[in-house]
Order: sequence, then C-alpha cells, then structure tokens
Amino acid sequence: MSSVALESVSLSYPGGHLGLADVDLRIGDGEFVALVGPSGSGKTTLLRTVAGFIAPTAGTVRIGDTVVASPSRSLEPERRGLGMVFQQHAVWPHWNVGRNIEYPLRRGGVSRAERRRRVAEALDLVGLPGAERRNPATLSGGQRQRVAIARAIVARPRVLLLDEALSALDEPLRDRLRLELRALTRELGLTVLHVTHDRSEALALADRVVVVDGGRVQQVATPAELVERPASAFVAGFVSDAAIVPGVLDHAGFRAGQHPLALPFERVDGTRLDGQGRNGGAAVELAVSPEHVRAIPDPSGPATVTSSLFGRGGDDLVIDWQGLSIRSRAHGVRCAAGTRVRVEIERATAFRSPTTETHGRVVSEPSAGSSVAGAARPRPVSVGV
Ligand SMILES: Nc1ncnc2c1ncn2[C@@H]1O[C@H](COP(=O)(O)OP(=O)(O)OP(=O)(O)O)[C@@H](O)[C@H]1O
Repeated sequence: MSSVALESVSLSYPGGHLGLADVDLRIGDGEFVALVGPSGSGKTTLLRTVAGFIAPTAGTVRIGDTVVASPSRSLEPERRGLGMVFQQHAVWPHWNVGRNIEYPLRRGGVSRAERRRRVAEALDLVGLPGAERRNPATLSGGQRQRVAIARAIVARPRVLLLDEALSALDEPLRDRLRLELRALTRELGLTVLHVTHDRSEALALADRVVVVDGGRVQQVATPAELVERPASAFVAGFVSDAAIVPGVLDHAGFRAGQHPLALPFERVDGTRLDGQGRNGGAAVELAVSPEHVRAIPDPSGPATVTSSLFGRGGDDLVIDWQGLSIRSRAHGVRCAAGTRVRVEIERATAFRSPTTETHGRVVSEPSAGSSVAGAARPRPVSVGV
C-alpha cells in the first residue's frame, strides 16, 4: 500500500505563522496528485510535512497503513519510504552519476552487485543507459534532473515527492521530461505528490489537482472538473485567470457594483450558489474566464487593450475596461495593444459572495424589453457600451 492520507493536519510555525490549517487529503495508491496555489499558500509546507522535515501541530499523516506523523510521533524522513526530487542542486558534483544514484541503496545496506544492477535499471528507466561513470558537470540540466529522478526511484519508494522538480528546465525540455515522468510513474505504479507553481503543468500531468490557499485546501478535483466546475471564485481566478467581479444577481441577470458590466440571466451559471435565492438580489462574485471574453475593435469602445501576447488560437489580451482588468483569450481574436474595444462576455459563473453586503444596485425585476426576455438562444451580449 502506498496511499498518503492527511487527517485534520494543522501546522503553526514558531512565531505563530500559519502553515497548514485543518488539511484533509487522501492520495490513492498509484495516483498522481499535483499541488498548486499562490506563493505562500502552504504547498511546500504540506510537502515537507509528508516528507517528515517538519511535524504537524495537530492531526496525523499516514503512508499506507503507517502513521508517520502525529503530534506525539514523527518518523524520520529516511524511514518513510519516499523518493524526492527538488528543483535544483539535487546531484552531488563530486560523485559520478552511478555513485549519486546508488546513495539511497548504500544507506540501506544493499549489496554491491545488487546496487550495480539497480542503478543500471534506474538509468535505463530515465533514458540515460550506461551513464554510470559520467561526471555530473558534463551533463545538461535535463540530464542532471534525470539523474535526480533515477536516484529518487532507485530504492523503489512507496511515494515520490516532487518539489518544483521540472521548474528550472527550459521548454521544450521541460515538456519532454513531463511526458517521460508521467510515463515512468505510471509504469512503476508510483504514488506521486507534485508541487508546482505551473498551473498548466499541474493540469496536464495530474490525475487530481489540489488547490491550496492560506494553508487550507480549497478544492481537490480532476483537471477537467477544476476548469469546468471551480468550487469558488478564488479557484476560478487562480486556475483559469478569471476576472472576479462583485455584484448582484437576480432573475434579470448580473449587475456589477460600480461598473457597467452586466450580463443577462441565461448567460450566468448560478449552479454554484448552493440554492442561494436570486429573486431578492443576491450578492455574488462573477467569475469571467478569458475564453469567454471577446474584444471587438471599436474606436468609440469603452475599453483599451493594455497588453497583447501572441497565442496559437488567438491573442492573450489584458483589457482595461473602466478600471476593471479583464483577460481575453477568445478563439480567433487578434488585437494590438492600445486598440480601443467593446467587450462581449459569452458566459460567466456566479459564486456566493464571501461578504454579505451587496456591492451595487439591486435589480429586483427583469427590465422590460431587456435582452433577457425572450432570448431564444444565448448569444454574446455587448456590455458597458
Ligand atoms: N520556516 C518558517 N517559519 C515561519 N513561517 C514560515 C516558514 N516557512 C514558511 N512559512 C510561512 O508559511 C506559509 C506557507 O509557506 P510555504 O513555503 O509552504 O508556501 P508555498 O505555497 O510553498 O510558497 P511558494 O510558492 O512561494 O514557495 C507562508 O505564510 C510562509 O511565510
């Protein structure tokens, strides 16, 4: 068994800094889980807690059936059956590749012949057959990281912990190593916890992604669920670069407070409101994903493109719309920085507002003759003009 389970794990650093708050997380045997979150959200703290470098203040950590950490007990990292790969400095420069890789086996008292066999096998697995005698200084960054991966798997760990393991590599090498790492961990049936600041990497690699913020788990979901059904406006903003707009939702639709953004009812996904009533005008946060924002060049438009980066399907735009910064990655849209535009929003998702205040004017009745009434088929609506 190589599952990992954190049960009600909290961790406070000396001085009272909150590291983790009541974290419940279960990683199944052979599952690849990626951990993402903003800087300072607790990713490294969670990984180090599983590794055994720090001990939780409350709760338990299990690997398989073994409790490896609780407030009264903490098993040393080297006795937890883990392999670890870090971002950098992972390979000792004064040892050749073979010596680097066999290190965990030496510590475990494995015989010389067996070490030799296992090192050769690990080098094969990471695509560096026969590299035992190479000096690490003669290897490329990608090859050194492969050596680090070989060392992490050579002792047949129960769980592999990756801490920004691919982040120091340049594309397209990173992309290639991502594919290889995924294939390798599948082949070996490894349970993996992968900390990364790269959201695309997390979505591409993982069976499930854990989003943390403020030391708390915000959502655990498959990549598709996370993108299609974020649990909160925060998750939508973090994972998909959605603009978060406070306002009011009722049966007429959404109206932003202090901003002309408005969206008719049928374009607002309100299924994440937990039955919160709309009729009285509920305070909500509207998450608007870049894929659903279209910029239409218009010299008298109310918004300006402030940044335009080339993307294969369409440009990645940042738009300043009367003080609201909103991104657009609509398919087929090309627009230079400085262009004045109108903004069309195809659809957006409403979440319960974290505050109870309403942020703007409450529209309690559908406006007569508005585009909501009688709209047969959703169609982009120009707003703010
Ligand atoms: N040794 C420490 N002593 C006190 N506070 C700490 C210590 N290490 C981390 N923290 C605090 O714990 C919180 C979580 O930090 P952590 O390093 O886990 O975040 P992270 O998500 O890995 O961030 P990053 O992406 O920037 O590496 C932060 O508020 C941080 O300031």
